[in-house]
Amino acid sequence: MVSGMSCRASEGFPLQFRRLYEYIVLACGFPYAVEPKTRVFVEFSIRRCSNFQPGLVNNTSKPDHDLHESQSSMAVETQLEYPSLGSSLRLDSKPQTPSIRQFPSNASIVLIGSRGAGKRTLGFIGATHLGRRLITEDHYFQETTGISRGEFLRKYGNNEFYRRNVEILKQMLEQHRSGCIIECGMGSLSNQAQRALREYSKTNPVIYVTRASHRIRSLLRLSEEEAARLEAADLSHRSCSNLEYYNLYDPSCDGTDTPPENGIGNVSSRLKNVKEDFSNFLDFLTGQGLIRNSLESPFSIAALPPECRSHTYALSLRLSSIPDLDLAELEAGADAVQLKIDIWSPHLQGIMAKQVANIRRKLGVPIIFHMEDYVFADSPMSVVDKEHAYFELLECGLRLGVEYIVVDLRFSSDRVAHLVRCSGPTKIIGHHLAQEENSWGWDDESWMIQYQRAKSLGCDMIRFVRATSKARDNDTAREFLAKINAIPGHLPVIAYNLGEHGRPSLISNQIFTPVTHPIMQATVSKAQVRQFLPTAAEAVQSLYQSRILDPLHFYHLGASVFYSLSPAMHTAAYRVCGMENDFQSLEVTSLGDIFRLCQDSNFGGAAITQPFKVEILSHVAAKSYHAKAIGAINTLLPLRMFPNNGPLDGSIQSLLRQANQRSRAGSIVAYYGDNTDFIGILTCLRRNISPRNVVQPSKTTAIVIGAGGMARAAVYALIQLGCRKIFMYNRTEAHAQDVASHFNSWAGGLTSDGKIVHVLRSIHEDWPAGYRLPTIIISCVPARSVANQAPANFEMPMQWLGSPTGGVVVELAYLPLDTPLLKQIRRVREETKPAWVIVDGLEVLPEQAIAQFELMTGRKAPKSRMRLEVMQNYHRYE
Ligand SMILES: O=C1C[C@@](O)(C(=O)O)C[C@@H](O)[C@@H]1O
Repeated sequence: MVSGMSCRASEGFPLQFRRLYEYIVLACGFPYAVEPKTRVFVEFSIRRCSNFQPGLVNNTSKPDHDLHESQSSMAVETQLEYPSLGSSLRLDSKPQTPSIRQFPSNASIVLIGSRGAGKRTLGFIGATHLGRRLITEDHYFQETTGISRGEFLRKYGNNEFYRRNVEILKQMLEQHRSGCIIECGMGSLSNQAQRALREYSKTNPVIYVTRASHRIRSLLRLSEEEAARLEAADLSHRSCSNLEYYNLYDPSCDGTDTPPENGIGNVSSRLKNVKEDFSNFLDFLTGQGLIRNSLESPFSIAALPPECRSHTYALSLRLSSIPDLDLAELEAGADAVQLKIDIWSPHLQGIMAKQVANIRRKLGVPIIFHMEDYVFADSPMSVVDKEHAYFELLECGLRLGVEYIVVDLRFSSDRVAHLVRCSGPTKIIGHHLAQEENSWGWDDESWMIQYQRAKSLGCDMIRFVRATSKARDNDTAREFLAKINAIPGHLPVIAYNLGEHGRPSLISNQIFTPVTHPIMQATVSKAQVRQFLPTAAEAVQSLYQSRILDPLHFYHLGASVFYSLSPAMHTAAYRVCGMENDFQSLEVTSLGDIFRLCQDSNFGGAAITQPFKVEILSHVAAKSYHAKAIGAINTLLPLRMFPNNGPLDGSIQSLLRQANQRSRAGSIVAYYGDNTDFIGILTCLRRNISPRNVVQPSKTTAIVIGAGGMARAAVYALIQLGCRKIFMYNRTEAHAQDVASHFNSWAGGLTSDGKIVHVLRSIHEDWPAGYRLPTIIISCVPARSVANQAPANFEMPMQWLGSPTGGVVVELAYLPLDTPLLKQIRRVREETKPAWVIVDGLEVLPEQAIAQFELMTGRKAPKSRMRLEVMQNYHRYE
């Protein structure tokens, strides 16, 4: 059975992978080699996935620190007001000229904003993430004039400085239209410069970077008056930008933050959260994330937008309730957050920017931006002015780069169509609400007319909501949904009834069902939470009760699995998400054992561990791009034969269809393999590599200890990171040679000598001449005896540890946690004080499990819960 499928699936793959390889190599993973010939591919856009039938990816293009503060100080700072407004509603800065926000994916990205906002740090993070050149205005000025700005000003005076500054800014923008991140300095404050930036924003993203004013003030040591002046001047940046990014305080850099203007070398070595936040923002902006994921790993939840997945939930969150909540506690089960703007303040733009950043940081899910119209209810403004104010605030949402914006279809068609035209990568959800109980039922033609109207206006999705007190309206709502879903090429539709009686329709609705959270029910005042909403876990439980989902069995399989923390992490995550699955570790001695266990029709997936990670690869019918490149899998998933599900031929489409059915039992016809070990390693490397040791392909060297499945994943993570000089040491040299030749034939083309992995024969030899000492060390050998093999007890030769800038050491073993290598690094750190950052096995383990849970279930993992589970259970083994 397996081999039959294997043959068909593998026939389908090579071409996909060849194209994919080119795409990845040239456009994404290996960013230093972007070639013009990749343009067409890279610009391919799947944002309008409107008529998605699972399996059909539509590629039509379009017609800081504050988080850490106590909740009380946040409440003061957000200055929320309810709309008791006597006068007209005015925001604290002028409305911007709406931007169309359609950019070529390689268009240079400009960062503007006040001094101290963090532009240079973000520029640096962005350039590293996207593999682009970082151009800073100061440096460019000096390169062009031969002297610094300060010197220029002293030598030539104000007027000449001003003239030259604008001239140089224009030249800098013009000469770098693509492939760069451009950081603008103070030059962007002059009128002429802002005119030039406004013009540039028609073709390129111009991001206005903001930060809490008290942070800027203390960072730059400004007086109150100076700070107020700087802030007022800074607001003018809104008018010449088309996007806005709030640089939230990152507690991971506490005590080490220095003004970024002092240069990259002084920037905190950590900034873990900022790196993640800004990289995600850029992925959304450039559209890289979705394309890459659907091609590379079709079972990853990032491979399909939530509206194309089955049963997704949107946590309903009011802006006014955020100060009373610890957002991190709301993690669990929701695929998106619906942020309802329910309050007014002249500073609303800033408040929204901060809270959007806050949600992204704490919950990491897409945001659906919804403006409540009652915000304007008490205002004496005319109807026309209210409409204007409403769309102005939606424009603010677009500027913040939220993933979805809800627009009320009561407003004029011109306005809605204009919003659609300006929406760039943001998707527009047309919203039709029937608030009156006595309004027409779901079978009335008016709903269909609204549907057609939203479609013709270019909305990406449509949402119908109806107040009801009649239980039978749930059946008609379901019928209405079925009617639309039967239209070929239909838009994704959300439809449910409001109120106590509407709950069944919330359960049967498929996309972005609004949900609440137990914490919100307990914390926030009754008026702030819609009591009739289920929690995401309750909604999922109902799917099990109504047999829409099936309880499945998951395993952790390997030769020595007694110690594993995987069952604790996965089981806790099932409970939090309302799933009825189970997960257990089982010791197996052969691949035969594995496939015997995994043929049960209720088998959901397995974490595969040593010694089977490499061996099992040739026994799966389909594998992710990563698993193939690594040559090992750690995640095994079933492929089932479902009726009406199209051919199971190994194509990306058929795998996406399978992914959308993964919580259903059914007879298994073959298996799919993926690898999340490299994700765990890559995530931890990205977090912990200091800017001083940032990967430079021509210079950085890394060493991987071991030559098993985990060592392969480590090499792959390093290649993804841009590392081109990877050394490998293993007790049995021949195994290391195998791994090296695998990667040299796969990716050797990325180096001039065709070699990306070099084998070190002995730890008694000096570090190879002509190569820098390693700044990345990854140990992938067991710290205890496995299958009668003695523990590796590996320590680095002291001469190999001589990197003057230190580096990062990743230890994958976690039993025992304090391995000989980590003990050695601690000793070295104490004695000679180079900046070695230690990442232990307990930091990597949950990261690979989080990705694995998402592959296995198709639901967003409760990350902090899984990380906590590791910490709480680890002591069992100490
Ligand atoms: O190697 C590992 C560690 C692991 O086996 C564990 O729980 O220990 C789980 C696997 O998914 C992973 O690839």
